[in-house]
Amino acid sequence: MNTTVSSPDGTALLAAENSALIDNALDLMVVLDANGRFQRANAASRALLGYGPDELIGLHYNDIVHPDQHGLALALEASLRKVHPEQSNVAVRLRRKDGRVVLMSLSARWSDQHQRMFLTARDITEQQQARRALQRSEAALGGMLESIGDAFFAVDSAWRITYANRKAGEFVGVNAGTAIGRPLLEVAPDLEHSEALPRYVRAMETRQPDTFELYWAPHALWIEVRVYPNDDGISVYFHGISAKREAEQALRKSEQRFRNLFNQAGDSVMIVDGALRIVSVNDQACTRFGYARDEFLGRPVTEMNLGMPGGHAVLAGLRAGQPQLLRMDKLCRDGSTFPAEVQISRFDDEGEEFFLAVIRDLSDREHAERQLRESEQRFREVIEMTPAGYLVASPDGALRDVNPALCALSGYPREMLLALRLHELFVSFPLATLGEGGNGGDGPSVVQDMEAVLRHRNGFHIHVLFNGSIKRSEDGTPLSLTGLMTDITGRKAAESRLQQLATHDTLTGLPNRALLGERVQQMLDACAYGGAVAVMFLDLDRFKEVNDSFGHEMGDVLLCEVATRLRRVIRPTDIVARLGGDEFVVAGYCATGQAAAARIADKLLGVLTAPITVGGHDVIVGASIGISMFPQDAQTREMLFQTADTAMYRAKGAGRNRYRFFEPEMTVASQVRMALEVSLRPALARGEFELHYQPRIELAGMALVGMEALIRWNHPERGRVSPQQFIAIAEETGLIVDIGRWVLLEACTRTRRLMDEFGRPVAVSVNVSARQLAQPAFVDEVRTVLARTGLPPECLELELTESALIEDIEHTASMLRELKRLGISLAVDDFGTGFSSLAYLRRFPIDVLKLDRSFVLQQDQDVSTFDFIKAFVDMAHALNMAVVAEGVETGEVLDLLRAARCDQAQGYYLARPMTLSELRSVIEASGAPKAVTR
Ligand SMILES: Nc1nc2c(ncn2[C@@H]2O[C@@H]3COP(=O)(O)O[C@H]4[C@@H](O)[C@H](n5cnc6c(=O)[nH]c(N)nc65)O[C@@H]4COP(=O)(O)O[C@H]3[C@H]2O)c(=O)[nH]1
Repeated sequence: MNTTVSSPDGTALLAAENSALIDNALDLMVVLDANGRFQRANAASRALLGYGPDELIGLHYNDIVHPDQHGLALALEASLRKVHPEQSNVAVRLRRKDGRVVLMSLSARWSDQHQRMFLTARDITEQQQARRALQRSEAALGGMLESIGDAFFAVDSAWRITYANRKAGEFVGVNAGTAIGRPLLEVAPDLEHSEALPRYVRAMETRQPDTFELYWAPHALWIEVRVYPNDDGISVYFHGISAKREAEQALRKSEQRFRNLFNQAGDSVMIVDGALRIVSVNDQACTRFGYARDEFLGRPVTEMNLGMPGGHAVLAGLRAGQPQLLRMDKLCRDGSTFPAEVQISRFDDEGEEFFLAVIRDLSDREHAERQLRESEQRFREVIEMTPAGYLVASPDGALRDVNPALCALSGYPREMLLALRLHELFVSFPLATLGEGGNGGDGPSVVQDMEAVLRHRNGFHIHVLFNGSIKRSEDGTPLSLTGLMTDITGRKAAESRLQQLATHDTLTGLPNRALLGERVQQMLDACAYGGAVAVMFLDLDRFKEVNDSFGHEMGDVLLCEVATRLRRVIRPTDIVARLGGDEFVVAGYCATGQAAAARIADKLLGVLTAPITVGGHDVIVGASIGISMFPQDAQTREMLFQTADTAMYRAKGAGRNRYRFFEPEMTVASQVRMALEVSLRPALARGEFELHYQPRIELAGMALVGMEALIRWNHPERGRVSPQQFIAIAEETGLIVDIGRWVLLEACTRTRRLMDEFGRPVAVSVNVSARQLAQPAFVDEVRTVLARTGLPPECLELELTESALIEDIEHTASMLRELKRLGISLAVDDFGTGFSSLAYLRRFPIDVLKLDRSFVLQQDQDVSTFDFIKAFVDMAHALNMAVVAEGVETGEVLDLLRAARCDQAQGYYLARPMTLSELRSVIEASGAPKAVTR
């Protein structure tokens, strides 16, 4: 700028200095006149505007103001002149002389006094450009920080947030914009207790960046945090890595699984690299080949003598993408070999080539296959040799395989059998087509002990026992039937025979007790809603006599004839059974109750009272029948039998050849009988028995000749029980043997004492039951008693019943002979009630016949009775036997007996049975009794 020195004094110097300063100034300095034209300019104008100071003089400011800013310039001028005479830092774009536009910051002052405008201007083009660039950069950075996936925040050294992007805000639940300037812990209080804070502090203090992973509990997620220190604080980036961690964990597990699989695989596994060096082997490979892992690793597989395939063809195939499956023998370290199946495949890993070989040891499989072959061979041999028929059939029943035994069993050659179907081979075969055995999965798979009937080629039937199995697919559809069968035709016949034997009486062929029970039960079941059934127990009255008289064979003939007759009488719906011995049972429906039953019973008795010819003799066997009716008498089968049995005994007791219906009182009687039986057992040991004696009188001289010992039972509760009530029970139970032994000893002992007391012989007669007589030692017992008591044998008479005599005639006869040899006397009791005839008695050494009371106990005089007794006595005498009449109750009878020359008598008319002391008085009064004589 040109300066004018106005005076040589200090003022001029100052002006010179100012002028120099102005010219040296870097800013543009100009003075404009009131019209806006340049009056002066400093040297900086050249650099800033391209105009020298002189060139500007006279120019209007709008000559250098950018045309776009002329308005601004005018407004500025106006404002300076009228409003604010001083204004600074107004940015205005100017056009340089060379046309370039520059931005200038103007400071202006209007001086009214001088009517001048003083301007300074500084080029701020670059500054403006730099600021713009900075703004752009900041905008770009902010955008970037917002758009990056990471959350980001920065704090200054005072831990105040200087920046936070949206993600960071969201992370702690605040608006990122509002967080700026606030303390970090105020915005994110959860940080205080997290592991992150100490690391931020350390990064701040050490100025060292840090990266770490952190579990952010408030959000339950893993984050990765990167911390960068900067000039004033730290910047923190973080982002969620839960998915990554999960993926890593999954990968780790998967790798672990793979490693486990690899190591625990049943097969040997080797991984070989492209140079055929072993890079990995599993445990099984080490174990199988006998090498340690280290010995494998790194060594070329071709060098190790393992028998591994390494040929070019194999490699070429693998490299062409074809996995190889090879069958070869492998070599182990110890020199042993094993057959193996080797599967090799190729794979790339990060550009490197590898081969994976899976070596399956086939030793076990081959061994198993060999065993299977051998087993199949053995099976075939067994099937060929087995005596059981063997077949395999397809689901449609077609035979697929058979063995020679089946050919033999069926009579067909193999080829013919293989052309048959099950339903053609078998008459009945439950599984003729397997579909019928259940097509679904619920059909049987095992056929056990199934009976079937096979049709022989010649037409006859063979029973077989079939055992087999049905092979099924997974959904249960039958695939085949395999089975073995054995011929059970013989067994079936035996079974049916056994069944017959088990249910029928062998002699008569009638149903036995078991089948009777079954059939009666069926009858009762059929009557569940009405109807009646009669059960009749039938006992032949004279079977025993026939049996004993004519022998067992004739007895059997009689029983068969009885069976035939009974069968003939009954209806087909009825049943007749034999229980054993001479006991039969008839059971039948009786719609009209007792009346119908009575008609049946009459018919039964009718056919049994008609003579039966046995061994050339006509025999009338007769029967006693007990009838029980369902439902009125008994509701169960057992009770029906029991009540019918009871009624039958009653019928027998009532005089035979009759029937009796059951009556409830009969049960009472049988219950009494049972009670007696129970108390009879201990009676002997308890000393409840005593003997009474009934005197026997000789009719010729009416003198006492002896007495009959009669047992009495003094029952502790029932008082005196009659022998008629308990002797039969004692016989049935066998107690009679012991009781009889006691009676014999007691009678002999007492009689011997009486003899000693009165000094004369006393005869005693003792009853002996059939059971006693059947004892082999009976004779010895009598001998011993006589010896022990000292009773003379001739003073003892044994009374035997007719039935006892005919039990076993041969044995009885020889025993009686032995008894006779002892010197004792033998009498037949109750003569006339049984079947025996005098002629028949001649076979036994009998001394006395005791005529039953039913013959002599007559109320009316009857000539024919006398004649009968007379004839009987005469005949007995002719056979050398004495006759003793029993049960003489009246003088008339006594007279009759005496007239008939009967030898002796006893009875209430003469004397009742009495105690020993009473007997003593009688003996004493009677004088010397004679010995019992014939
Ligand atoms: N109505 C009537 N009865 C008369 C008369 N005179 C005697 N009696 C009875 O007739 C039965 C005669 O004996 P039994 O025929 O041997 O018949 C005996 C005998 O078979 C048996 N018995 C008695 N004691 C024994 C014994 O010690 N052993 C054996 N095995 N049986 C005995 O018991 C049966 C009955 O004996 P008891 O009741 O003592 O009955 C006795 C006797 O008391 C009379 O005038 N009228």
